[in-house]
Amino acid sequence: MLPLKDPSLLPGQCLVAGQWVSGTALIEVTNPATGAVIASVPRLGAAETRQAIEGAHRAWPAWRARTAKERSAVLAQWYTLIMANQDNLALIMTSEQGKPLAEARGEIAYAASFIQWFSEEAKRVYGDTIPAPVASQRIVVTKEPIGVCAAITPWNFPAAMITRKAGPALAAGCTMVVKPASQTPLTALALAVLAERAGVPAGVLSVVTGSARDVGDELADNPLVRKLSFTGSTEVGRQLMARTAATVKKVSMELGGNAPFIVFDDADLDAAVEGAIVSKYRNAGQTCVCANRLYVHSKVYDAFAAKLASAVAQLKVGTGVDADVRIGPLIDDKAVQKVEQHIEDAVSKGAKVLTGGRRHALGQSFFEPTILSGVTQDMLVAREETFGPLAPLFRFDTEDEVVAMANDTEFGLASYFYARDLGRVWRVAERLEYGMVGVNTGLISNEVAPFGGVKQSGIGREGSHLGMDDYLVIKYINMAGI
Ligand SMILES: NC(=O)C1=CN([C@@H]2O[C@H](COP(=O)(O)OP(=O)(O)OC[C@H]3O[C@@H](n4cnc5c(N)ncnc54)[C@H](OP(=O)(O)O)[C@@H]3O)[C@@H](O)[C@H]2O)C=CC1
Ligand SMILES: O=C(O)[C@H](O)CS(=O)(=O)O
Repeated sequence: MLPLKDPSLLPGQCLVAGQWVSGTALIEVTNPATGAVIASVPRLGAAETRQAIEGAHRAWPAWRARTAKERSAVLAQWYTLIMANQDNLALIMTSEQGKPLAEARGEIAYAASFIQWFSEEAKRVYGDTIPAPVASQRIVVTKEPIGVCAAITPWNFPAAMITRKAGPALAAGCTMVVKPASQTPLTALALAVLAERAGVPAGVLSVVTGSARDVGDELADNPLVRKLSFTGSTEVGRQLMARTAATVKKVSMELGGNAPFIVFDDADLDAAVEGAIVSKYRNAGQTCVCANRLYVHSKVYDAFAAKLASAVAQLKVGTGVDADVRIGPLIDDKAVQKVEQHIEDAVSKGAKVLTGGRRHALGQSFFEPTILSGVTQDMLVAREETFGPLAPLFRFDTEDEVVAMANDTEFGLASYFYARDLGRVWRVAERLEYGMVGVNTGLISNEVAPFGGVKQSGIGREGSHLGMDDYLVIKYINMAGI
């Protein structure tokens, strides 16, 4: 058992239609830093998922009938409780996901910020009045909650990926059933404990742990579910889009990325190195908006590579609860194998290891933060998302050349570049085919801006005032005979 101040944050049960339920079968949760089993959660299936969906359907009328101000107050209380339990929640997260405690604390605050933001947005769902073409008519347009929603979330941000969905859903007057990743269910269940304490009514929010197929298929198939929001790999996103088509569900897809990080010859190199460290090595590189390809102008390539290698050498690798650790373990050995595959492929085609390049002496799924030089577009690392602490450096000479290379991917989530010429900043920001562009920064994630991708990185936007739209439907009312 984890040394929590509040052990009740580890219920060991799922919240299904307002009831805490156990399971005969269990999913063991392991600490990726040690391999030790730290807890277990129910392995629920289609039947319990159906109960959660039906409970959400029953709870919807009363929840949508609450005033926006009342829903806002409940979310505000949930935010307060999440922040009051930040340390406990961070320890739970680091124990099941591996990220350094400082990053986990940061994610809890980031996750809470979505609840706070949407407690405010709840009160700003506005409609329209439209001048009618007929004198005896009046036209009104309202926005209404879409209904029962499903969320399927990944292991890399076990808190924020849930609140980025549950926040707008509940604010809009919807109800939600969440299926968290099987590797990181504890954070999700702790958030459910706090939601119940905050006054989220029975059935409005359920968290169901279990196999992706059993739980996920029911969420995708059940006609009572009107909206499905998914964050995870593009491959699974495709499957879910196809499967939800049968019941014409509204979908939001936050999928994979392949972010370019471009350093022009007029860049502030120290700032670019700082941005590369943040963008590449946050969460040990297991972030969909991580820099996946670093393009460096030939004139500054050697200087940037040397500065980056020096900074990377300072990054302490270790268990997330240890002081000053910057790089924790990867989520599992499969993740390590993908990093190794990308390195082996690149080196076999001529790339060189500047630093790192192999499993860390700590064992388990720890990996040395790595930089490759001499990387080219024909290497796997240019086309696939590494999802690990690997920074591949590519050379370029012209703006047109690097924009073409940066856009040469089916992904379009995040992109970054460092430059100071104003004309270049505008030209490149406009030409990059991505949902998000960081200019002279490696960290663009916050609750106020629309997060999301284009091309095969996804559909829809999370966060910002636009984040409510994915949980609303538009109704047009024509009142005649006036
Ligand atoms: N765009 C974005 O914001 C983000 C994108 N990602 C992307 O996700 C990937 C890494 O995360 P990862 O968790 O491995 O992604 P996965 O797509 O494997 O899993 C994500 C979630 O989907 C569930 N799932 C898996 N298969 C199915 C299925 N057939 N039907 C229903 N649910 C399913 C998983 O359940 P279970 O755990 O039980 O297998 C998990 O809860 C990377 O590609 C990363 O880029 C990740 C985070 C954010
Ligand atoms: O899961 C992810 O990669 C997150 O979307 C990254 S972020 O929102 O923390 O940038």
